[in-house]
Order: sequence, then C-alpha cells, then structure tokens
Amino acid sequence: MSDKLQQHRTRIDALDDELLKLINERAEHAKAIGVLKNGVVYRPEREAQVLRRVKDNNPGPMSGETVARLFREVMSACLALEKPLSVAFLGPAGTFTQAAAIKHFGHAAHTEACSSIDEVFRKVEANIVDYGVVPVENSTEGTVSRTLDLLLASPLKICGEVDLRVHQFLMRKKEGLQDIRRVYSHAQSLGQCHEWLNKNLPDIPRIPVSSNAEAARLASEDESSAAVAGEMAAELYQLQKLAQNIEDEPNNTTRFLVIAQHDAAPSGKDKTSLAMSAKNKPGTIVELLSPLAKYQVSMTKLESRPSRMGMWEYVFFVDVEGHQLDENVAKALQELESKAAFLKVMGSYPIAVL
Ligand SMILES: O=C(O)C(=O)C[C@]1(C(=O)O)C=C[C@@H](O)C=C1
Repeated sequence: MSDKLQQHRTRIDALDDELLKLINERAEHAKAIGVLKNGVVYRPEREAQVLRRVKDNNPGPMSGETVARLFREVMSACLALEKPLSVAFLGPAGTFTQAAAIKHFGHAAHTEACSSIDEVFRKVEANIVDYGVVPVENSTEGTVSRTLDLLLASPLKICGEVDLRVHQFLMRKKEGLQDIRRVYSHAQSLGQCHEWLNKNLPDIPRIPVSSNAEAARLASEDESSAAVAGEMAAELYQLQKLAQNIEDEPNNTTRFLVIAQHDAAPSGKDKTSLAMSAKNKPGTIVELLSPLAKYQVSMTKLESRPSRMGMWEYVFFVDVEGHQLDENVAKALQELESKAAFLKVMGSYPIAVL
C-alpha cells in the first residue's frame, strides 16, 4: 500500500473515532431532551430547523442535499432513543409512499403498510400508530381526492409534507430485455412510461395491477415477466434493474402529507393548509380570498371539490405560506372566519426541506 493512501486511511480512522464520539454525545442530549419533553417527542419544526442549518452551514465538498440526508438519519436514530416512532403508509411494502415515509422520518422509524388511505387515517386516529403518510398530489396525475375528502372529515392535523421525485425502473428476475412476455405495473405508472415501453418493448402486453410493489412481487415469481416500479420494490423483491428513469416526464414529483394528532409549531418557513366553503354564487371565491391578499399571505395551492354537504356547494382547499401563529396569517384567518360559511385549519407545518 502506498504511503499516501495509508496516511489518508489513518486520518479517516481518527476522524471516524471523533465522529463516533460526537454522534453519541449528540444522542445523549436527545435522550435527555426526551425525558424533559414528557409527551410528544417528534418535533417537525425543530427537525426542519436542524436540516436547514446544516444545509446553510455546509462547507462542502458534499452537497447540501447529501449532508441533509445524513443528518436526517442521525436525527432519526436520536429520536428512536427517545421513543421509537411508528408510521403507517399506503402500502404494500415497496411503494413510493413508503419511500416518502422513510425520506421524512429516516430509517429508524418503524413503517407499517396499510391497504388504503382510509386505513392510514383510521390507524392514526385510533392511536395505533404515531403518524401516517398519504399521497396528496402528483405533478402529472393531479390530486388524490380521497386524501382531501378524508382530511376534511378527520380531526387529524397535517404536521409535515414530503416531495418525492418519482423515478420508474424496469425490473425482472434476470438480466436482459429478451423473452419478456408481459410487463406489470399500476395503470398510472404504465401511463407515465408509455413512450419508453413503446420504443423498447412495443409488442409486449402491459398488465395493470393494484400497485407497483404488487407488480414487482409478481415479476419476482416468474422469469418471463417484468415490472415497472420504484427502486425500493426492486430491492425488496431482489429484482435486477434493467433500465432506470424510464418515465416520460423527467420532473414527475409526488407530494405526500404527514398526518398526526398534532400539527407543528412555527419553524420560520411554514405552510398552512385550509379548507373553506361558501355558497356557490358569482364572486364568492374572490371575496373569500380577499383577506389573504389584504394581509399579504401568498397562496401556493387552490383546489375546489364538491362539498357533498349540499347541492351547489364547493369546498376550496387552499395552501398558504406561513404559520397560523404568524401575525399576518392569524389576522387573515380571523377575517376569513367571518366571511366563510365554513373554515377549517388542517394544520401548519414546515415547508419540505429534503
Ligand atoms: O430537539 C429536540 O426536541 C429533540 O428531541 C432532538 C431531535 C434531534 O435529534 O435533533 C430529535 C427529535 C426531534 O424530533 C427533534 C430534534
């Protein structure tokens, strides 16, 4: 071994010893905080602040994204010493929703697959799990309306959001595209990879199934089948990834919400999700939204859905920048309350950092 290489390795060993000591010292502080808190240990606003701080102070050469991901895992492990968290997600195992849950809570959280979005809500409401992660919108497929309907009816709060780039892979048990007889995937994913499939597997039947993870499971049982799914599903079912990022739209992103019995305290860069309704007469929405403009509260999303409570009534789902305790947001909400037939604050939470 060259002298130079040995010198670097000796230095790395010394630094690892220091890191080990420092990480454990950090963990001791988290444990002590856990005892002081005596209740809810997960603090989304503090986690967002920690991640933003390491990104801002990062001297490189590692990217801000990379250091934030490393600290995400460190915090996840520290929190597990305070109390192990359980997180329900829309399953089965290997779905993008599970990837979003791990991206948000780190690998130390225990993730639990549910068979429907309703079941995720039920488990959090019944305190069977601490948190839930559900999809709410996709940049190409649009809104997940079941999530909005359940948010409207549920006493649960939104305490976080997760943005996940959706990358699709073609996978099967063995190498090579030859003698593939069928391709399984969720209908939406087959749609998202339409052009790649037309070009590379033009005459092979595409079979829609209930989820991408189910597609991967089926492909793991039959060598002549392939699946379109995410990387986690390939790892879970030990499939070969034959082609990556095969989606037609390179910026395909899904947004997920974290639901809980509580929302988050202000972190400095927050969002608030609202649901409101008014009689469906001309100009109503403009009047409803006027307090937001008056107090300079920016809207990041506006969506309407039939309220199901009366024939011509709609519910507007509005996301605004800021926390409900921020002065301008609080004033706007107060005024909105007097104008709206119905107003529900579904939660204030930190804008996604990772
Ligand atoms: O600051 C706290 O409240 C902690 O418990 C420590 C810590 C961390 O590791 O930094 C861990 C879990 C919380 O969700 C937030 C932060």
